[in-house]
Amino acid sequence: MKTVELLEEHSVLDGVQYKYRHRSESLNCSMTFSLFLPNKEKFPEPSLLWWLSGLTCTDDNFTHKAGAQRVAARLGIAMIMPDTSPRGKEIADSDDYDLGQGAGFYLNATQKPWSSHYKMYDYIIKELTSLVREEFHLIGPEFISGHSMGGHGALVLGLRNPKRFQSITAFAPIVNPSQVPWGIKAFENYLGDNKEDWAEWDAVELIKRYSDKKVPILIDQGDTDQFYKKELEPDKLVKVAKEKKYPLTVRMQSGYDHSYYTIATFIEEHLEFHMNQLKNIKPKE
Ligand SMILES: N[C@@H](CCC(=O)N[C@@H](CSC=O)C(=O)NCC(=O)O)C(=O)O
Repeated sequence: MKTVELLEEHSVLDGVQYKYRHRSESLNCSMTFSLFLPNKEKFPEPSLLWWLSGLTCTDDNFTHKAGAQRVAARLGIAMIMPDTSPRGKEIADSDDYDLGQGAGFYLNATQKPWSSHYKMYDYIIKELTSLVREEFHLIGPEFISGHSMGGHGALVLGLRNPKRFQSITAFAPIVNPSQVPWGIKAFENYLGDNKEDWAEWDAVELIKRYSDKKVPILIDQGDTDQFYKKELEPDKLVKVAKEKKYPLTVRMQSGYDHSYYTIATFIEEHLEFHMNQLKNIKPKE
């Protein structure tokens, strides 16, 4: 039995862009997600990119604005774009753009009123993963990328699941949410006061205590990004990565801001970076 409802289907380049709705058990609400599939005959077992968007976004922002389908169609990459939080009138929210709906921070909330729905980590890592494997037979190598709050999500989900994701890339990620206004506000609300709990969802802290397989990371950060100094500061990640000899490349991009224009400019290089990692995978004996 199909567990997803098709909302949109568009031929684009050499593939198809879909939008679906389904009932999420982990979030306890109805959710939408978008999925791009490259040409099935040319790429019967495509790789899969997980794209995590930022504050205020839905699954549509990247789908409509990044222009990634052209590259994904060429390289044979399927792309899944989840929404950024649970949604609905009955679900806890705030009037602020950086808390509540549209601002799920890719974690599992433990504090009321958020804890009954805000389980974005479980939703993506368990529920949506099973769904794309079972409904769409997407069982190829996986990569993870994201922007801003979604860049934080890509780093945290990738670092917590290094056997699953071959590589991680991010645009202007929040690398140290425990120390910046967006992250402190989210973590106080979703996780409570215990800073040890915060560290589990913070890329700088995860790399400080890292002892697992080192999955390569690429970050692009625009130097005219309005959030660069106050919320992002990738140098903090560079420092801990050096100490731990973690393979991290941060590229400062002169004249680029926080918008999807920056993502559209460099997304091709991110997808190529991911595909290049597959060359390093040893075939099974
Ligand atoms: N106050 C602004 C902030 C919203 C914003 O800039 N959102 C970014 C992500 S920021 C970090 O997660 C975004 O991707 N916006 C959507 C887009 O399509 O550009 C506001 O409310 O606009």
